[in-house]
Amino acid sequence: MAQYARSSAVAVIRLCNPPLNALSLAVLQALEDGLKKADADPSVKAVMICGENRKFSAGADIRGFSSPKRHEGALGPIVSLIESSEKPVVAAIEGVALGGGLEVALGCHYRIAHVKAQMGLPEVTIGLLPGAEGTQRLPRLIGLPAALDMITTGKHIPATEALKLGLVDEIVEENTIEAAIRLANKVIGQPLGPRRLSLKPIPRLPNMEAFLREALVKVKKQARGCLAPELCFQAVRAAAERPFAEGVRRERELFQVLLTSGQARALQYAFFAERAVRRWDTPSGASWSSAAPQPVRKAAVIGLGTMGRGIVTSLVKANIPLVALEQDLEYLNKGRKAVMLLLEREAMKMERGAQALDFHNPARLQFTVDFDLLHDVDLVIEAVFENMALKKEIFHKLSKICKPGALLCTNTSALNIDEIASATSCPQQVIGTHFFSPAHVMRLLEIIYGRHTSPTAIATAMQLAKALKKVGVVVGNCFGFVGNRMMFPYVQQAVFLLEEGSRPEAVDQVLEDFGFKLGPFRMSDLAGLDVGWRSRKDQGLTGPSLPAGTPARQRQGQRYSPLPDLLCEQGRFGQKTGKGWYQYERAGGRTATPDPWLHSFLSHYRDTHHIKTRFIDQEEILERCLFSLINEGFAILAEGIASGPEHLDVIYINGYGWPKHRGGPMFYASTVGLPRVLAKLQKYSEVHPDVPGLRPSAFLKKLVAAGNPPIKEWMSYLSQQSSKL
Ligand SMILES: CC(C)(COP(=O)(O)OP(=O)(O)OC[C@H]1O[C@@H](n2cnc3c(N)ncnc32)[C@H](O)[C@@H]1OP(=O)(O)O)[C@@H](O)C(=O)NCCC(=O)NCCSC(=O)C[C@@H](O)CCCCCCCCCCCCC(=O)O
Repeated sequence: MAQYARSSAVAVIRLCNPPLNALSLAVLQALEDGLKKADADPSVKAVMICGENRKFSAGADIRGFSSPKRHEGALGPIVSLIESSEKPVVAAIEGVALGGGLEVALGCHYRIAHVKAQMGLPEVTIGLLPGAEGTQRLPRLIGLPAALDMITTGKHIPATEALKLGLVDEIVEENTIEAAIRLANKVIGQPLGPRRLSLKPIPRLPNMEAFLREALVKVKKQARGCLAPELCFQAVRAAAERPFAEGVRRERELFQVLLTSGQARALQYAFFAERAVRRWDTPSGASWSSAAPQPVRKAAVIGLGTMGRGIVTSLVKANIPLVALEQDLEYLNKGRKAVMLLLEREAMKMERGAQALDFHNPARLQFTVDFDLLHDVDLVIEAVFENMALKKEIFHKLSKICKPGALLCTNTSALNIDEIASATSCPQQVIGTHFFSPAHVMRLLEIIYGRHTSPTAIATAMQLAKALKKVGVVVGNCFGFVGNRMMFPYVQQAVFLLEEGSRPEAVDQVLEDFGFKLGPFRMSDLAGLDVGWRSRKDQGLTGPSLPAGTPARQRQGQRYSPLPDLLCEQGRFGQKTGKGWYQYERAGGRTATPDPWLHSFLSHYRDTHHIKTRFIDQEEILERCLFSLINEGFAILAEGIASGPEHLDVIYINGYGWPKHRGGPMFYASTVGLPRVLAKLQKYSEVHPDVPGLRPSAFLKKLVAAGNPPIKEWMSYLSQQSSKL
């Protein structure tokens, strides 16, 4: 848990808890024992603390926070013990020093870091604050603005930046441990008072009050209902306003508040869920543990529309040589210009700029209209618009041109992967890769395997997600896959609520107050209403193929709202046309304002269809939208389309703006309590018997009948036979 050794006069304490030396109670005990041993040994003149496997420490063991053991106060006193040592203590930071790991280093009198090390206090991202005196020591070391930024955002900073900020004393490119031992020997006998951060004053700012006031406004705005950033702020403010010991007391109080909060539980669940989905498996027995990915040395993207451009940008950023293909020169030139603009912008954000991206080099990024240039690529991502016939034609071509074994990916948000694969002679190499817009920004990559997709293809797509710094989630093939399939009933309820008397801004407000980045109507306006319209026309739900005499508000005996179709018929496609569910300052504008035209259109519509309007309260808006989405999630789990609730939650957090501090829709359902979710769905379903999305799923009922088991046990209630795959 921590090894104690000697290098002549220097005692070496090595934190030891693979893979990342998380600080468990056992590690802390061993650290404390090591410090006391070094203190008691007169031949020891200095101490060096480092971590096993070239990692300092990723902080407190997060799994421990859900145990009933008392851990508050377990680390802070040890950090104080380090600082008060009469022998100089040097931290040798390799790999990561995060959270409690960095707090240990802040207790040391000197910090030396490897040039590739990363440091940070990311507690805020798991719903906590640095609870081992880090909120009090960091501002004393690097000043209030930089400390507040690091603590309220949780960002990791590279060693080079840490050096500039004064967070470390030195960075080295070679052996950090040897350099730290050299430093420890050098500083033996030097006064330690000036190196004890708890004794240092906070560097004053010309207008501290104004700075704190403005900083709080910014923190609150970015937090969007998440508690931790504001409490982090309060702890840092205590450092600015109170003596060290009082600041520490305040930090402990605030840490306790967060530790016992539902938000911390949700964020920690989300942390582990994101890691759990990397260990993918399928109902047929393929899994991450037995499938190996193929190398992707060269890739291609077909289609340079909005999605294709983002995908190209992502691949270039991941340093993957690439061919970008369009159907003709006009589209190619338009696409090339847009891609170059995106890449220029991305390069500006990067430390080493365009040089690092190298996108002007045709050997790394080649634009073409010639399919034959795809003969030697390892992977193709087709990103043309959602049209089955077109996609099949392209895949047919690809299976002839591409080399044997090349992975053929389709970027589709709903189309059947098996049907696309049927156009090829290699269905085992065909896989869905559903990117989210903007594709170079959004973290989610939904990876959809078809009936014949090979485990190697899935492993390669997952490896690609990692290379693109995205979260890959493997799911089965069904209409809308996981994300959009759950979204359909949610959006449907939102529209039904308008029919019944609500307004877009009222519905959006409720869901944005819940924590969504955008409510359903603002989101539809951003995505473009024409996308869904085209899909509904293809499905025969509206447009010329709709049989004459079909009732306006019914399809196949189920309730249907033609409202979105009517808006599209008016040319109201959302932001791109300047009008949708809202009005905008111009076509392409971003500022949504409630539209009186739409309000009177809704009144007229209700009159035409003799719909009695009523006041709909916030609770009903929230429950009907969210519980119908969650209900679909239970159906997806029961069908074996996803292997666990974490998959659904990771998809919603990373692709649909679900507030992370609520843990994802399925985790949220577990916190509301499944009996309540079921009772509400039953109630709404009785009122709206023609809406299948409100009819409780059999799996939900089963879990309630089983006594509302914890989320980690849900999947054990599904029998193997219930999977359709
Ligand atoms: C560090 C990373 C950026 C690395 O990312 P990478 O992608 O390379 O690797 P993975 O993320 O896949 O990680 C590999 C593996 O390790 C697990 N893991 C990582 N960090 C932790 C951790 N801190 N605790 C537990 N497990 C961790 C990860 O889950 C993977 O395993 P899996 O099986 O799931 O695949 C990245 O990992 C990262 O960002 N890590 C989290 C960093 C972080 O948030 N640190 C802050 C932690 S909170 C903290 O430090 C609070 C402190 O301020 C003070 C608290 C005071 C109280 C102290 C009490 C301590 C004792 C509590 C424990 C009691 C339990 C007991 O002993 O009984």
